[in-house]
Amino acid sequence: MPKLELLPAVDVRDGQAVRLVHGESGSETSYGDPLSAALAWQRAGAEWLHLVDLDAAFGTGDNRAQVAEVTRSMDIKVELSGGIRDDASLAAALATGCTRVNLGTAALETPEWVAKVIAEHGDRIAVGLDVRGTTLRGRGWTRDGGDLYETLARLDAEGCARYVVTDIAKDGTLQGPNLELLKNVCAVTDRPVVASGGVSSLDDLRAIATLVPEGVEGAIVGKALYAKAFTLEEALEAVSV
Ligand SMILES: O=C(O)c1ccccc1NCC(=O)[C@H](O)[C@H](O)COP(=O)(O)O
Repeated sequence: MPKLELLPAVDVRDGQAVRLVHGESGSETSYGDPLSAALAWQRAGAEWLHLVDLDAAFGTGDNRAQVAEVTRSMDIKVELSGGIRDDASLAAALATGCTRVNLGTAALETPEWVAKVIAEHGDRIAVGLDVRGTTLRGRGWTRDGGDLYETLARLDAEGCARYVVTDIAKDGTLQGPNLELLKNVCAVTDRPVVASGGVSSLDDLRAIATLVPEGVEGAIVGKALYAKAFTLEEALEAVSV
């Protein structure tokens, strides 16, 4: 059985690495230079980086040049997220050399475009399913975007390769992941799922790792690493068996 992949997160707002609570604009704590943070995770043994342009996600500007520089500076795989909603933003994101992009709002608001780019780019496109209960949220998590399971069925039929599943109520709270949500999503799709939001401890990561046979491929870890709840080396060790 493959081991759980870990994706340390670097969320960029106004040029700084930050973490939000519940993804809410204005709730950020700053953790300094994004490139330094990303390089630190790489040095610690990360195989993936989850890199988010929060300003692009919220429509408060963007950090595209900086995010592209971070991506180009990495020797590891990068999953790029935040504000990728049209041909121009997708082309710019893919041109950074990232391994894949994560589409959020676009999957809810412009489904025809998402179906087209899934067909064109296959595995380089993941879709972020950001949920409260079973309702999806779009636009930097501020708008309702329909039913999780209906959208999942549609994206599956369109050939979506992978889902990044975030329980917004857990995100940035260090309250533990929503394992039920992950199980429920895995039960209705055969596509790999990346878990996001709420990881607080090594036990949380071990609990997510028990879902690998059900289809969970990876886990994004943000706040817990910045708050030094554990080190990335400890996290990689915890999921290595
Ligand atoms: O990923 C996005 O596009 C996004 C958009 C708007 C707000 C937040 C967004 N992502 C947040 C993340 O991906 C977090 O880094 C991740 O969920 C980690 O959460 P945690 O471990 O709870 O800090």
